[in-house]
Amino acid sequence: MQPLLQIQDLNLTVDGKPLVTDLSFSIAAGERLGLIGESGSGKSLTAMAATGLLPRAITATGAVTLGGQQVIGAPERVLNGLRGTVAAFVFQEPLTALDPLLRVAQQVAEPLRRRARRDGHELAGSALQREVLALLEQVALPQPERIARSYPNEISGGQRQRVAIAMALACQPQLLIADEPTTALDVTTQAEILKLLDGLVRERGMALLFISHDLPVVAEIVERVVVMQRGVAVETGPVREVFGAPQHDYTRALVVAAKAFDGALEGTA
Ligand SMILES: Nc1ncnc2c1ncn2[C@@H]1O[C@H](COP(=O)(O)OP(=O)(O)OP(=O)(O)O)[C@@H](O)[C@H]1O
Repeated sequence: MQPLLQIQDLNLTVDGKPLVTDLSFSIAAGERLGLIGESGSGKSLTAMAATGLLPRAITATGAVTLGGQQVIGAPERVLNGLRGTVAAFVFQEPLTALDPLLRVAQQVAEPLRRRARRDGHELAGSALQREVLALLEQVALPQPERIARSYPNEISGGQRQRVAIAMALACQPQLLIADEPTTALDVTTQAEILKLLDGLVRERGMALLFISHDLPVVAEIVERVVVMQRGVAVETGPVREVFGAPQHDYTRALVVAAKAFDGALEGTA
């Protein structure tokens, strides 16, 4: 069976300068893959290339297939059909996904309405309202009625990220792309959001592309990892193997740093 996302020999450049070089990996339906690497290693650009969202200045070569559709060079009409239906994003900063001038209910309603239309029926009025509240409950938001009436600046950062996750889920995508979804949050909220994402992805059998520079976070949520350094995949494989017996110096350094952090925490306990 063809993978849900297949990236083959992807090269990304800006003014001839390489940003991502000869990158290949794939994600099967229902599989959870982590893309890990230091800041600037090309993780976000790779996710953008996967969905045809690359900035204009960046040139892409190679093959990217999402849901059986070639992405590089595809017309916007085709790409719009893939976004939401096949893949949806959760970004680091929830305000990226949210319009500050619209109440939460209106924002969550939009992808729900679009999905209903895609499935051949109209969703409006009280039926739509019920679905909005049901979705807010699924992402474990307290007092969903109040949150639904609120503007983004009236709720907390963690609650905003839950709303952004609800909006991504509203489309019922086959692949969820989460780009550093917990980085902007405090440690307790990070853990809660991670647990929520983990549960939702498993429950729904969704595939996940999880981007992070944080090794322990990635190890908790994915089955397989691709380790990137300066635009190159230096190591790839099942989480346990890659982190248990890292082959590349960079991966080794990541593992040592994570263990040192754990050790420091134990020392303070
Ligand atoms: N629009 C752009 N024009 C030119 N260069 C860019 C553009 N966007 C990103 N880059 C460069 O491409 C490289 C990879 O960026 P990318 O955002 O993919 O890194 P990342 O691994 O996701 O980093 P972070 O963890 O900090 O988000 C960086 O050197 C960045 O400066």
